[in-house]
Amino acid sequence: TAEGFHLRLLEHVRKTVKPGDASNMIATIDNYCYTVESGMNVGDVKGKILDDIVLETNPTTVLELGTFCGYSALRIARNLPENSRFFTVEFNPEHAAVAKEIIHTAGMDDKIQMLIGPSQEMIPQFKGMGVSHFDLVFVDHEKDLYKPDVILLEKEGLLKKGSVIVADNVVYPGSPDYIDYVRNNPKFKSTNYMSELEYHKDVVDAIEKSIYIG
Ligand SMILES: O=c1[nH]cnc2c(O)c(F)c(-c3ccc(F)cc3)c(-c3ccc(F)cc3)c12
Ligand SMILES: [Mg+2]
Repeated sequence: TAEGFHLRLLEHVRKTVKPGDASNMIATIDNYCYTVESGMNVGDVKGKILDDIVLETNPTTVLELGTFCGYSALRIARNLPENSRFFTVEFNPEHAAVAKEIIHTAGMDDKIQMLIGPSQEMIPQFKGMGVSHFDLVFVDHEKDLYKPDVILLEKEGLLKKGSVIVADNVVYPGSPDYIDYVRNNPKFKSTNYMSELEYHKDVVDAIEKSIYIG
């Protein structure tokens, strides 16, 4: 069952990866998901779209909502400039524990700061941690939290003119209230990138990029 995916993935990673190599870790996770069982990582196809948006944005302060096993955290961290700050939030402690080990094994501890707890409680703490705003936010957690969390980010003053919100799964499983909100809000300029569900060529999914114009 998908229930213990994160533990089975960790076992596989421990036996196969080359430590200290984030790209090898990413490839190992993708290979496991294509050949053994698929997990809810953003994957290689949508991951490439995420990579391109990160490289185009060149962000110095980044937030990820939904760490899961750390796959997208590695994809993002791999493309960040030296002096950047990257926070990833995970509410499930079992998933966070696996992500911590995967990030450590990939040698990316010093690039990624993981916070464990509900996003609604973590977001209000960033100002107190010296974060003025986020240049890029990757939203990839519970679909029903996309809209409230983006609203909270704005309320907390953590979005600045030009801040980029990248949302996964806007088609499958979908986050209709988020899409409706962000596309009909004059403060955002949104672009849809049609793609496919991770590890499932035959299922449509999409990434939505929304630039905050304030
Ligand atoms: O929960 C998620 N967070 C982030 N990204 C996700 C993602 O990229 C996914 F593709 C799925 C997904 C949904 C349906 C499915 F058939 C396969 C995978 C989920 C998800 C959603 C609800 C669930 F009950 C179980 C998994 C997530
Ligand atoms: Mg996702």
